[in-house]
Amino acid sequence: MNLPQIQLENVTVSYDDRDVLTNLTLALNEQRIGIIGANGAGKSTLSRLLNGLVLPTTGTVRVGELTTAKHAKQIRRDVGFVFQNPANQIIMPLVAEDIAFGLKNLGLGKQERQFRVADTLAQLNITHLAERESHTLSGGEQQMVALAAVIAMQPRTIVFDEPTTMLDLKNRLAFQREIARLDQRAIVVTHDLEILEDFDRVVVVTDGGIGFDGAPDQAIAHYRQWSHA
Ligand SMILES: Nc1ncnc2c1ncn2[C@@H]1O[C@H](COP(=O)(O)OP(=O)(O)OP(=O)(O)O)[C@@H](O)[C@H]1O
Repeated sequence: MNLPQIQLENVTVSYDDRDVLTNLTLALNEQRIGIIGANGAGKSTLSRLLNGLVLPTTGTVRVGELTTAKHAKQIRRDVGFVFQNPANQIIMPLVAEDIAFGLKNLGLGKQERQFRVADTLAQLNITHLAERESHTLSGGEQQMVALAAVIAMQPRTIVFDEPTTMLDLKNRLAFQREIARLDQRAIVVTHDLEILEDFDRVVVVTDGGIGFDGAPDQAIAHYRQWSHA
């Protein structure tokens, strides 16, 4: 799969005149990228910049040739986002309908929608949830369904904001396996450091900047040291 570069150029994000991210320049090319750091450091904000959910106060975010400031709608089709709270993402009463909903918005026909829904549920081992009412699902089941809804859309990059917080060990391992198997790029914001072991790169966000950027073991060691200081 040809993966577009995601490039942040001199990006600052301010809320109420307070800089949450300051002058970040970052090129994301790898297939498995982790983002870690302390509470409030700016990880979610960074992840939301990548598909235009948050726009830079100053600076530019590019996905391939497109910028989030000008082409957010187009970019969102190519950079999917799995929210920390899956309830925010699940819209339709039945699970299969919910996954099909985004596909309808992509303009896919009924047969292709049905095929993709069944295929994605099977891929994630959650076929048994297809006819369940979304609001009756457990937190972890919702997290898996939210993941399925994004995977079914086949974006080339998927951004995950703390995807394993509600998962039991079995689903956490299933999630980890799924990430390892994805052809897509996965960018994962997490406090669950173990899931990053086989990643290509881990970025440590510290006080609105990049504290460390490199191999997972080194990044995690840096973050542990920083946390003890
Ligand atoms: N919409 C907003 N308006 C005002 N302040 C915000 C907004 N979104 C985030 N912030 C603030 O920006 C800072 C960074 O928040 P962010 O959610 O990016 O941190 P985080 O690293 O993901 O934290 P956590 O690990 O706790 O989820 C925090 O101080 C937060 O309160």
